[in-house]
Amino acid sequence: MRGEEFAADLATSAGEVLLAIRKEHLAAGTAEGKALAKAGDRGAQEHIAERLAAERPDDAVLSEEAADDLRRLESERVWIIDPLDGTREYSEDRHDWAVHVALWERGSLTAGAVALPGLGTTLSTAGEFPDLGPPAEPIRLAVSRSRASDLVKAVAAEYGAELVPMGSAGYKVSAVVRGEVDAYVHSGGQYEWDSAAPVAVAAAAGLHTSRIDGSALEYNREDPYLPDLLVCRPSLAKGLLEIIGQHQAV
Ligand SMILES: Nc1ncnc2c1ncn2[C@@H]1O[C@H](COP(=O)(O)O)[C@@H](OP(=O)(O)O)[C@H]1O
Ligand SMILES: [Mg+2]
Repeated sequence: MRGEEFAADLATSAGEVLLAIRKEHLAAGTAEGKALAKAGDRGAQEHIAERLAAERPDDAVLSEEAADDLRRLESERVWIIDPLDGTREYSEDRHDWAVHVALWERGSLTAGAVALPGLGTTLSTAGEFPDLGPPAEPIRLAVSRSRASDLVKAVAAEYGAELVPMGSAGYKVSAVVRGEVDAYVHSGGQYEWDSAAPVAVAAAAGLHTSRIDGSALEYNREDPYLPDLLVCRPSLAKGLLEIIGQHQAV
């Protein structure tokens, strides 16, 4: 299997594992509190780690749910994984969560897949993407349900954008790819695994992807903290970056 096909297959199969775990917990009445979230994080991580070890044994891995093995910094191929993005939404029996599988090779993302099991689909860099037509008026801006930053709220107010709260970074980037919203602006904290696979897919779909100062997103750095992100229709990038810059300068 090529990298792109493998990424999509791996994300999809982890999504199936997660749906099965949730079904079991709901049927057994053990979905309350953090039990389901923990079981999901662990189950998806184990599934992905096992498949990577068996099918890509020579590659390094950076995963939210595993200890960081810094040999990845010397590796030419690194899988950047978030086994369950939107853990909170998953455990609340919502649909806005995702599985992220990205492949980084010698400095750039070369494959990526975002499984959206709540929608029964997986987006991948190998996929075909819909023609989105013009952005909505006012534009629709995806934001975190639980922790939208003051910067993002201020930018939305100034731009006159409609805020659309949803969980999971991967689900939000996918919402831009799918045309459910026009942009996703995030600031205040995130890690490489939250954005690598979604950004690979968004770039393959022809969307703008960058840090909120307009600089390039870089992956497989020693410190995987990557706190901000802009994914949007290309026609919106200049205006959004300008307004973000004005608010950051204050
Ligand atoms: N301020 C912050 N600091 C660290 N991580 C953040 C963050 N805001 C969002 N994230 C991460 O980004 C993902 C999407 O968050 P949100 O739904 O709030 O937009 C979540 O991933 P996980 O669910 O994998 O932990 C969350 O942990
Ligand atoms: Mg995450």
